[in-house]
Amino acid sequence: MKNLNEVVTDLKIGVLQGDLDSRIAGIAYDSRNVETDYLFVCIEGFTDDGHNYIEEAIDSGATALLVEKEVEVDSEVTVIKTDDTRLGLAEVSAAFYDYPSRELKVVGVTGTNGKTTNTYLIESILKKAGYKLGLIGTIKNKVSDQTFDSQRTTPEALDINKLLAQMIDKGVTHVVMEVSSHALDLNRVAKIDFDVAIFTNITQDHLDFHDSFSEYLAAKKKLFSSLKDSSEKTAIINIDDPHSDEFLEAANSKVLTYGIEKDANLKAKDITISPTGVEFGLESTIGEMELDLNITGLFNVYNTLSAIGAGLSLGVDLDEIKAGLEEIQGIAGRFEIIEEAQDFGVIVDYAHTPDSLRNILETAHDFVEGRIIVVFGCGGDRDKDKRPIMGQVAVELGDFAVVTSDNPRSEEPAEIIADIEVGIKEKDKIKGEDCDYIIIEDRAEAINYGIESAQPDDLVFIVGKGHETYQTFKDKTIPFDDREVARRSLAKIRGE
Ligand SMILES: CC(=O)N[C@H]1[C@@H](OP(=O)(O)OP(=O)(O)OC[C@H]2O[C@@H](n3ccc(=O)[nH]c3=O)[C@H](O)[C@@H]2O)O[C@H](CO)[C@@H](O)[C@@H]1O[C@H](C)C(=O)N[C@@H](C)C(=O)N[C@H](CCC(=O)O)C(=O)O
Ligand SMILES: Nc1ncnc2c1ncn2[C@@H]1O[C@H](COP(=O)(O)OP(=O)(O)OP(=O)(O)O)[C@@H](O)[C@H]1O
Ligand SMILES: N[C@H](CCC[C@H](N)C(=O)O)C(=O)O
Ligand SMILES: [Mg+2]
Repeated sequence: MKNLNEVVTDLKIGVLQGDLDSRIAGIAYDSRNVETDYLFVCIEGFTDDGHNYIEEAIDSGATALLVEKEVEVDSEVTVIKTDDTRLGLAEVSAAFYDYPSRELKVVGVTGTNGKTTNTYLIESILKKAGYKLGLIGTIKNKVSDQTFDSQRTTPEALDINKLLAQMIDKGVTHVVMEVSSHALDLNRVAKIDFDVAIFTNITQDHLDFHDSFSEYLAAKKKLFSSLKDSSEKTAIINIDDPHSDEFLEAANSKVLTYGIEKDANLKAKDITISPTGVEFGLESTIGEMELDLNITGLFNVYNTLSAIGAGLSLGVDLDEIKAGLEEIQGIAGRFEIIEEAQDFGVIVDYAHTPDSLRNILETAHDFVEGRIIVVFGCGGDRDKDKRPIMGQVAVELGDFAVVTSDNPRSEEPAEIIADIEVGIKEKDKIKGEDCDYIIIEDRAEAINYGIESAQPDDLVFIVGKGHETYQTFKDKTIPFDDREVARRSLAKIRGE
């Protein structure tokens, strides 16, 4: 329980009716979660408007409302108005839970690709150093040893603060979290006090949500300009990214740069990549070390460098960082090798942007002797511009593409596939010959086809869904796991 006036201290508000001297038992931004004596925060969303659910909220026990529009309600309910209730939600949530991020060391990771991977690498480093950890991200949310399903990459402000408060109760001291551009734009992390901010890279994605690439970039930069107390906080920036200058400029703190090509505070050299891992040497002002990791690809060298930067910023020494990183056996659905004693390779990966698709296919080229068969699709209700580009990349760097569905959501799968095909046809024109591909809308059948057509030494690359365990259509969500489907196909060709 808290007094209303304690949770609105940081907010620019007007009290439309009632007073702030009443107790609230909790906060909800969804009327379906309101309980007795709750503050209901009304958000005007993209598809719906929380202001339309005030009656339901009051029936469920709301005694106070935070609104951004004029509303008419029962006089016993306190009504507070602010300009932006998304920002309001961030402020009241942080205050209600006693600003938990201030009590914790918080690492935020942003960038188009590599956020989840970074959080798992950093988790391993910090665990090795003996800290109790919390993790917030795409695959799972973790409070020390407890894990919770994750609905999104970065939860709403209320849910973040609730998780952080639970972490403090469980003795957690360090938190690693993914920070999506949606979260930055929608103020989900507005009141989170980050100690370390990592920039992985920025390439095309989410142009369905952000109006332009420069708006997408501006959202990502917010994480760096929000770092306060500059001497205590560190921004860790990929110097090889074409947009690194903008992040350096935005950073309001100490900076550690990392890279492979340009001069950097943390630089990788002598890189050797194999299908199951990567070895490289670290050169830095802090010291040098050799690393032998069980994750592969040049992109994972970048992820490792930024994770090393986070470890160093939090006072972990190089030996512990090395031990933490070398313990990692892989990350679910990221370059996950499916090994059932077949004489060709099968890998499941989460590449769902043109850049990540290009990276993993280039990595595969380093060690695949046969053909690369790419099974992929693009998500519905997401950036449409990336579809033809992913189509082009798949046939440019793959030898054969099986174009299929990847969470069509409210869209028609065939229409998404047609958008991908535009890029493939474009590639035909550039190459002056027809690229090799087939369309199989049903993803399980597509995976079967890819596996059945593989010859010895080929690689079947099943990409886009990684760790996901579902496939979402207009009218239903069905259980679906690329790794299980691939294993079933392999059993089938063994005659089981
Ligand atoms: C674009 C986006 O992020 N949308 C999120 C946003 O939706 P919205 O603001 O449009 O909400 P809305 O559905 O219009 O509803 C408005 C308000 O009415 C409330 N409501 C609604 C119905 C009702 O009965 N009662 C009620 O109170 C809702 O709770 C909400 O507060 O707020 C909703 C409530 O929290 C989220 O569920 C929804 O996420 C949708 C499902 C989503 O798909 N988000 C994705 C795009 C996303 O956030 N992705 C990023 C990046 C992914 C990555 O690349 O890593 C992420 O961080 O996961
Ligand atoms: N640093 C990187 N640069 C480019 N591609 C990467 C990088 N790290 C990982 N990838 C590729 O991107 C895919 C997604 O990686 P990861 O899950 O770590 O990214 P993410 O940023 O968390 O994605 P999401 O936005 O969906 O949460 C991987 O499966 C791999 O193909
Ligand atoms: N976090 C990303 C994941 C995309 C994964 C892909 N499988 C899809 O469903 O589009 C998003 O929500 O855009
Ligand atoms: Mg992620």
